[in-house]
Amino acid sequence: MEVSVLIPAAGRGERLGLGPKAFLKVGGKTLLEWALGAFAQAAEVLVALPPGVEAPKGLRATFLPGGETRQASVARLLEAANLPLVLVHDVARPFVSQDLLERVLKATQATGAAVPVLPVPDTLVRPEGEGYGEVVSREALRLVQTPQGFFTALLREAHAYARKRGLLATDDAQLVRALGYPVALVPGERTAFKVTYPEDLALAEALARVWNG
Ligand SMILES: Nc1ccn([C@@H]2O[C@H](COP(=O)(O)OP(=O)(O)OP(=O)(O)O)[C@@H](O)[C@H]2O)c(=O)n1
Ligand SMILES: C[C@](O)(CO)[C@H](O)COP(=O)(O)O
Repeated sequence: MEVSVLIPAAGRGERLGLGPKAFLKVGGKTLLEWALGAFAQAAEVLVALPPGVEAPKGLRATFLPGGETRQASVARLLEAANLPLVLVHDVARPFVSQDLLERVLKATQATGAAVPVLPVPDTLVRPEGEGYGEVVSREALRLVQTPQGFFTALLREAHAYARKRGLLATDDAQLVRALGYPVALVPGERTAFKVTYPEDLALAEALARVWNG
């Protein structure tokens, strides 16, 4: 796979409360090992770790110090990428199927920018103080996942634009859109959830027992 995989793994894992998530074990493997396993066919893998954290030995990846935000960590990885396509993937999403990866890659090759999304399964409400407020139409909304794919040159331009304008985004697709380029949507997968809260770890443990990608 002629693609640079960029794995931002420099977060503090504050909502989980167990330290940096890259080294958390699920089903006997760290989240970083799960992510690397999903991209085993990639020509290049770059990982951002919290500054000062020693790179693990024996893994097929290049390790760089991350930044203060996810966006800053991705920007550092992007500078080091050597291939014309990049896939940006949260280390906190251990379960990436090969089908999902191929869908994102194919749409990226065709359009320059593609992300996986899911429909919203629950009712969405804007609270009024402590009470139930206006319901927001879930039909019009999607949940955004990773891996997100881009032409490397396009994502570099988007990050440069964001730096110049002082934009701070929670994902990379937002920056490409802010630059004025379209981002294609492909179907995501519920199993590609982000390990964010303590309950997610139990789900990940259960899924790890049956996962074969
Ligand atoms: N300065 C940062 C912040 C986040 N990330 C990465 O961005 C991804 C999504 O972030 P999230 O799930 O929020 O992880 P954390 O930032 O670690 O969690 P929290 O927000 O609860 O502290 C993770 O893979 C995380 O490691 C990063 O590389 N550099
Ligand atoms: C990139 C992302 O996973 C897409 O849903 C998400 O925006 C990361 O957000 P976080 O607050 O850094 O977890």
